[in-house]
Amino acid sequence: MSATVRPPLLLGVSLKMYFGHHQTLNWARKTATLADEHLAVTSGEARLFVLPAFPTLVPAAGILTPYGIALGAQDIAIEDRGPYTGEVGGPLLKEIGCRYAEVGHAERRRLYGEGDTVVAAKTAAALRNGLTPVLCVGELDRGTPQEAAERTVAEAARLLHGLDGTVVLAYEPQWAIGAPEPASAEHIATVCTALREWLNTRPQHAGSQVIYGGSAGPGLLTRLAGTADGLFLGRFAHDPDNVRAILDEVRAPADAAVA
Ligand SMILES: O=C(CO)COP(=O)(O)O
Repeated sequence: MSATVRPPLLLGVSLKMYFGHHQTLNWARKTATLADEHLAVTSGEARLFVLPAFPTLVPAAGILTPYGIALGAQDIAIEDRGPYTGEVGGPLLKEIGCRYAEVGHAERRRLYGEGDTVVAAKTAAALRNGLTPVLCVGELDRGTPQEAAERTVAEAARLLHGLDGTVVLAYEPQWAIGAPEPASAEHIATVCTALREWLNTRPQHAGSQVIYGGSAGPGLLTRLAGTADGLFLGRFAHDPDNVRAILDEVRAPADAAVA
């Protein structure tokens, strides 16, 4: 009789534009050591990915990938190469060892005017280049979990229309990003379950995962009780002790809940 095999929980970290060069590499070294030592990672129960700033990708890859931590970019150009000043294309990201490319983050929508057309084109660029898009979706304003689920599934369907391939759907309610607290476990569970059910109807996205981001930190994974496939961390991953605490929850969710 074979035991039920649970896919590894996916824990992503976007460093956004918080760290300098040396600070990024120091953080990467500490995170690599953690991955090397922690049973949640060495047992295969959790997988980590990190999205540092573009100039740090190559040295960070040298530090992180030997420990099984995957690397990704925080953005990707729509085009693959050519006269696009300041952009970084998928072929280069692939060449330097990226596995993921983040698209559609709320900050890029709000501050840089990226809309659905751009987000869908960047998602296509990632898939075309063999990169897994970390496609951020989520409602702008706080409402009921049911409203959020409906809106977010419709958003994912719109952005992935006509595209095939494995994706990471990062459910990030925009009102919960940069906040003191994440959305409630009930809210997250309702939306992530709806996204999962929608993905289950789309064989072209087999192997896709649904993770939650927006002020995620220690304790949340336990409260989510398996309703999301992982977390997408921002500020609360800056302290490696927090990453360790989250990995502890992967190992012993029940213990962590009563601690
Ligand atoms: O946007 C996020 C991850 O991409 C979340 O950031 P914070 O956890 O800092 O709110």
